[in-house]
Amino acid sequence: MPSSSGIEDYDVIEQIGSGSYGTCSKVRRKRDNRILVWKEMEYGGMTETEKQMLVSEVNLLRELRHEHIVRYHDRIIDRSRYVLYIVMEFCEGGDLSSIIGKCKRDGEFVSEDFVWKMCVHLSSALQFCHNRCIRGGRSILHRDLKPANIFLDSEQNAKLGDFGLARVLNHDNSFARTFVGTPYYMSPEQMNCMTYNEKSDVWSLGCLLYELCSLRPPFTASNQKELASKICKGKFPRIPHQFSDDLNNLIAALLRVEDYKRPTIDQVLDHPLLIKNGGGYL
Ligand SMILES: CN(C)CCCNS(=O)(=O)c1cccc(Nc2nc(OCC3CCCCC3)c3[nH]cnc3n2)c1
Repeated sequence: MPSSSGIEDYDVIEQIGSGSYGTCSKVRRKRDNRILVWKEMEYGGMTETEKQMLVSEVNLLRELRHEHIVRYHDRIIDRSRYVLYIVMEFCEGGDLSSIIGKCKRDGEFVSEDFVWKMCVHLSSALQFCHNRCIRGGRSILHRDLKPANIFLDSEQNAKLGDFGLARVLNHDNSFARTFVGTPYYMSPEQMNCMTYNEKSDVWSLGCLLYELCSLRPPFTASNQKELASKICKGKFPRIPHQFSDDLNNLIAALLRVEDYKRPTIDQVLDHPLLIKNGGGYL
């Protein structure tokens, strides 16, 4: 039985940032000098039920082995400080939110080819999760697809990150706790208090690809009531004209208000526009 790791097995290099779960640091594993990250989560204030949820979410992370999902490596429990460390793959390219912010600052757009690449990679990751039920597991919904949860490796391959952490942290699932910040990517069915389903992840993918092109979400508002109204109407400006009609039309298909009119993630990956423009990344 391999001995479990401890924080003494790692050197902390620097803190990278913080998310809804706590802080994220770049670390070096002493036994092989491998560069990884760990995310610290304080569990001292959690109920037994919430701790059980955390355990099951972390066990789920161990099973998510896919080239476009951030790889889980280890977990360390510091019982003296009630802190859980989740050790994961380090993504040298940073997160998409930072890339979008840089484009806005520099007055630039990402390339169309990069958007198609992101579309193929993220659709592949979602397909792996949505179709887990076929492989004898249970279907997993990301529930928190957004630029800050998408990371890039050194070759600009997309890695879907922070699975489940959002759900664990929003353990009471109340609207107020569910979304820290403005729910720009919330789907019409969620706005209507209906069940979050696979098509809700497809909607979020559409919002993310739209924002990657336009450097702003498809639906913006000065308050949540106005935002809900715009999302449920489903009207949004075309992506900037340097992007093709093919890309605009695919994103529009993902952003259909009625979830049954949106493609499944399998249909996205089989979509003629994706095969024509992003086939090289399939
Ligand atoms: C080419 N350059 C411009 C890129 C600069 C790139 N700078 S950088 O300093 O290394 C850098 C910057 C940010 C991220 C990463 N890599 C990373 N970050 C994670 O979470 C941190 C994130 C920080 C913001 C809030 C949400 C969580 C991860 N979680 C799993 N794996 C992860 N890998 C690297």
